[in-house]
Order: sequence, then C-alpha cells, then structure tokens
Amino acid sequence: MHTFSAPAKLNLFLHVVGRRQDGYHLLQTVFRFIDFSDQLSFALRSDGLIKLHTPIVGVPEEKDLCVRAAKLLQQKTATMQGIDIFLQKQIPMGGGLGGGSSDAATTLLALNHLWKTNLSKQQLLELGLQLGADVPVFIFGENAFAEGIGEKLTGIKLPPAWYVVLIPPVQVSTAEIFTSKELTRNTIPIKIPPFSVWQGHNDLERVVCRLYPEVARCLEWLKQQENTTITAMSGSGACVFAEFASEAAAQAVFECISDSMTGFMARGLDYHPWQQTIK
Ligand SMILES: C[C@](O)(CO)[C@H](O)COP(=O)(O)OP(=O)(O)OC[C@H]1O[C@@H](n2ccc(N)nc2=O)[C@H](O)[C@@H]1O
Ligand SMILES: Nc1ncnc2c1ncn2[C@@H]1O[C@H](COP(=O)(O)OP(=O)(O)OP(=O)(O)O)[C@@H](O)[C@H]1O
Repeated sequence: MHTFSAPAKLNLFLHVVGRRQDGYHLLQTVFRFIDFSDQLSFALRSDGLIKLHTPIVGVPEEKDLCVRAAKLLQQKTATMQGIDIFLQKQIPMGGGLGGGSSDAATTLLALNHLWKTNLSKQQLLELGLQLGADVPVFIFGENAFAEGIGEKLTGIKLPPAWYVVLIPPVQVSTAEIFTSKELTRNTIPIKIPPFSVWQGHNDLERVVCRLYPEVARCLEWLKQQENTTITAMSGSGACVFAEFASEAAAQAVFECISDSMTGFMARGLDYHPWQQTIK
C-alpha cells in the first residue's frame, strides 16, 4: 500500500474581476497550502478496475473526484492497470478548503508515479483543470497567485504564518454562490506580484454571509480577535480563517473557541508536501 497526503488550501484573498462567455468567473487569488490534509492510500491492481473502498456518504462512487481523476488518467494513457483507493477524509466538504480538488490532484500525481505513465507536469495540469478550477494549483505544488479561472499560476513566497480555521455547520455549493445575482464581478484587477496579500478581500464573502448567517457569525467572531493579519472566508466558504504571524498568537485565539464552534489550527506551508516529487 502506498500512502500520500492531500493538503487543504486557503484563499488569502479572492477577487472576482470578470466573467467568461461560458459563465466561469475570472479571478485573482492567492492560494496557500496548510498542514491539514486528507490521506490517500493506493494498491495496484492488474485487472484495470478502479475501486474506491471508502465511499463518502452522499457522493456516488463514479462522481468522487479521486475516482474521476483515476479514470481520466487511465483513459488518457490507455494503461491496462487498475487501482484500489482508500480515502481518509479530514478536510470538511463544501468548506472552500479545496478538499475534493486536492484529493483529485494527489490521485493524478500518485497514479502517474505508480502506474509509471510518465505524463509531464504540464499534461497533469491540463487533466487537472478538466476536473475542476481548483485542481491545477495542487499539481503546481507551490503557493501561488492565480488568475484566469484559477489555472494561470505564478509561484509566490509567503511569510511564515499560522491559521485558526472555523468550520461553520453548513456546506456551501460553489456553483450557487457564483451564480448569485448579488455577486459583484468588477473588482479592479491588481498587478501581478509584488502586491500585499493583506490588502485583498473575498468577493464571495458577502453573498455567502447573507445566505448563511452561521458563516457571518464565525467571521464576526474572528474579526474581534487580537493580533490577526488577515480574517476572511476561504474560496466559496463555508470555512473562515484568521492568519497570525506567530504560533503563540494563533494558539491563544484557538483556545478561546467556544463549544458552539468547530475549528482547527494549522501552519502555512511553503510548498505542497509532494513538491520534491513533482517534476
Ligand atoms: C472558489 C474557488 O474555490 C477559489 O479557489 C474556486 O474558484 C472553485 O473551484 P472548484 O471548486 O474546483 O470549481 P469547479 O468545480 O471548477 O466549478 C464549480 C462551479 O463554480 C463555478 N465557477 C468555478 C470557478 C470559477 N473560476 N468560476 C466559476 O464560475 C462554475 O460555474 C461551476 O459550476
Ligand atoms: N473526494 C472528494 N472529497 C470531497 N468532496 C468530493 C469528493 N469527490 C466529490 N466531491 C464532491 O465535491 C463537492 C465539493 O467538495 P470540496 O470539499 O472539494 O468543496 P470545497 O472545499 O468547497 O471546494 P473548493 O474550495 O474547490 O470550491 C462535495 O460536496 C462533493 O459532493
């Protein structure tokens, strides 16, 4: 059995700067990886079958992003090999932390290695984008400034940081938020780095907070805490986070979370844990 991690991401800011003809939105965002992950284990099979042994309640096997990623790679490379997949979920679903996208990316990277199918990083990036706008950054492997629909990636160096992430008890559908009439889509584009990640905002936040008061409540609570460098929603929510320059400052706030809130503390990473293996 071969085990690999699939880390979560935070969007330190997320500006909606336009909309494409096909309805997809043009964004500017900064992705940061954090040390909070799902775990994926794989065992090779020679009969060509792709089997997920740990289905997620409410997600049919053929819709699971790990299974879709494995099938896409199998099709693209015409390999006769199959795989047993065991997914241990930790990243909340519909949380804006990119859990499903990261699982898909780790599956593509891991199977390209285990099946020895030898696709290039560029080919994997293209396959990833077919599965979702958030998948490419996890293959790219570095914290990144992203444009387009999230696929035009520029590596970015970020200072050390710790995060308190709150998980409101709701799942947000990304499509629902992007199609909202109330969403503003005209933030003025910023120039590519250098810029300050602390001056950004998340354009989806207002729409989500209006539809889901639980998200608004968690965000309000974070905004009242001391020593934060950013407080924002990640992606299309529901998770909200506060950034701190020291572990001690994050810990102090984490210890104040009341019983009515769920959350976790995480360290910001510089690279995807797989960076060494991604060529
Ligand atoms: C909000 C973010 O998480 C920020 O990183 C991503 O933009 C969302 O990425 P994702 O979950 O991988 O999104 P996808 O699975 O590709 O798309 C889900 C839905 O969101 C909408 N969508 C997504 C990305 C984007 N740039 N514009 C969009 O309008 C699409 O209409 C689609 O119906
Ligand atoms: N392996 C998977 N893990 C999580 N969700 C999956 C997976 N496969 C399919 N899905 C579906 O994808 C939906 C979005 O899940 P995900 O956890 O990626 O949301 P998210 O963090 O809000 O995504 P993003 O930040 O990319 O918008 C889920 O509600 C579920 O129906």
